[in-house]
Amino acid sequence: MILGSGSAWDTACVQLANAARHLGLDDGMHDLLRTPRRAITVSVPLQRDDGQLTVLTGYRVQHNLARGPGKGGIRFHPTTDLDEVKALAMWMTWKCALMGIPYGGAKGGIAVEPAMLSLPERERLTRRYAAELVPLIGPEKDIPAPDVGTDEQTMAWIMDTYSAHTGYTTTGVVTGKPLSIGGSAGRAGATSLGVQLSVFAALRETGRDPHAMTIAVQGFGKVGALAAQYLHDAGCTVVAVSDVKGGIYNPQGLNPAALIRHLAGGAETVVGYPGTDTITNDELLELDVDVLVPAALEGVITVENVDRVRAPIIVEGANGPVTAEADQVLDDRGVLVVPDILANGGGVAVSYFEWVQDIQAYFWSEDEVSDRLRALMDRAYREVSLLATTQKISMRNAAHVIGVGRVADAHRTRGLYP
Ligand SMILES: NC(=O)c1ccc[n+]([C@@H]2O[C@H](COP(=O)([O-])OP(=O)(O)OC[C@H]3O[C@@H](n4cnc5c(N)ncnc54)[C@H](O)[C@@H]3O)[C@@H](O)[C@H]2O)c1
Repeated sequence: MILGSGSAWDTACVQLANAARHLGLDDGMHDLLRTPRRAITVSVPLQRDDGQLTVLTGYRVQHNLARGPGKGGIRFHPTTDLDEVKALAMWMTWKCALMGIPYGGAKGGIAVEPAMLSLPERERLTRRYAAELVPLIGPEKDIPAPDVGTDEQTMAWIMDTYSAHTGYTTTGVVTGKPLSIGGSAGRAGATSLGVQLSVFAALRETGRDPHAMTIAVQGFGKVGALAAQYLHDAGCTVVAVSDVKGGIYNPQGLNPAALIRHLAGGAETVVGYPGTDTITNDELLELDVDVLVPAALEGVITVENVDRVRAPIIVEGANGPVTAEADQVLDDRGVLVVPDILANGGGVAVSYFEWVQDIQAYFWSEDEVSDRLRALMDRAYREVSLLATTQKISMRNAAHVIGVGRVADAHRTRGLYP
């Protein structure tokens, strides 16, 4: 195992290097797979509501397009930078290959705190950023989706801006859209359902009874909130959840659906929810639970805190929550880590279904979407688990070996132009 410094890009490169070594890839192919195909930085001028001009920086990285158009979310977060977007785009490449869907990997973002913007400011920012991306994106080129700090309304503005530029309505340019403009049934909960299915697959594999399991979920956003709810509904006891302001804990279990309603009713944070103790995000990661689901940001389990992480199973709702060095420690300790590119692959799987429906202009029922998602997640989990067991490697390495191997194969088969 090769170790790295802890940044998302570094972690992604270490994971690729481990897979490349396992696959016996030569240095040239390894280099080709590491280097982003395109990476652009755009200036995004925003007129604030008070008339002031603020110039923000946006990014879009198309990491690899060998298996199909780029696919990946758009993040609005103050610490977003080019290296982070490159890492997230690389993970999308392996994730799409692992899930068996015909996409390459991409990611985008703007370094901004969306909570500091009014709704009209967010709309202007999104539309200007989308306009800068028009030459790069499209249903056959690169298809954005929501990520941290963006949502289906953001996707609606991007779709509308892109359509205004092309001169006709192009629903397939983004996924994670509202249902009224070509969204898919089941997309909003897809990533979370995939996380729940991954937790249950890991519990089955290790002979544990889901009904006796305690779970902690870091991040109560689009992924974490519904993952907590689905796990609760399926019989697990969700004892702790958190958001950027802190966490809450109740050893008897929380009711995630009631907490979601509490937030929808105007509460700004989970902290202070009646009947719970307040804990920090660090304390949440170190709770004595059966399953830990990090579903916020990357790099939260590091060499600094990994020795205090007690959960025997970690299911990565977030992308890159465990640094490469911490991953090695967890692996040595026998902790079962279901890696991000598998555990949260349900989101991109249903994004793919949404794109297929948009292109065919023919829409499926929620049951059809959910059945296809379950089949896809089940196949991917079984492939990773089988490789990990037969080759005696971690689930992380196995997932990367499959994903990276498929992309390398696509390059070899296509050949190099010119
Ligand atoms: N949205 C998707 O479909 C999707 C799909 C695959 C993977 N992911 C990944 O899942 C993760 C969460 O994405 P999301 O779409 O739910 O974002 P989101 O913006 O909806 O939610 C993020 C949550 O994390 C919390 N948070 C932010 N900073 C934190 C911190 N420092 N400590 C603790 N909590 C913090 C926020 O308060 C919020 O509750 C990201 O890693 C994202 O890349 C998302």
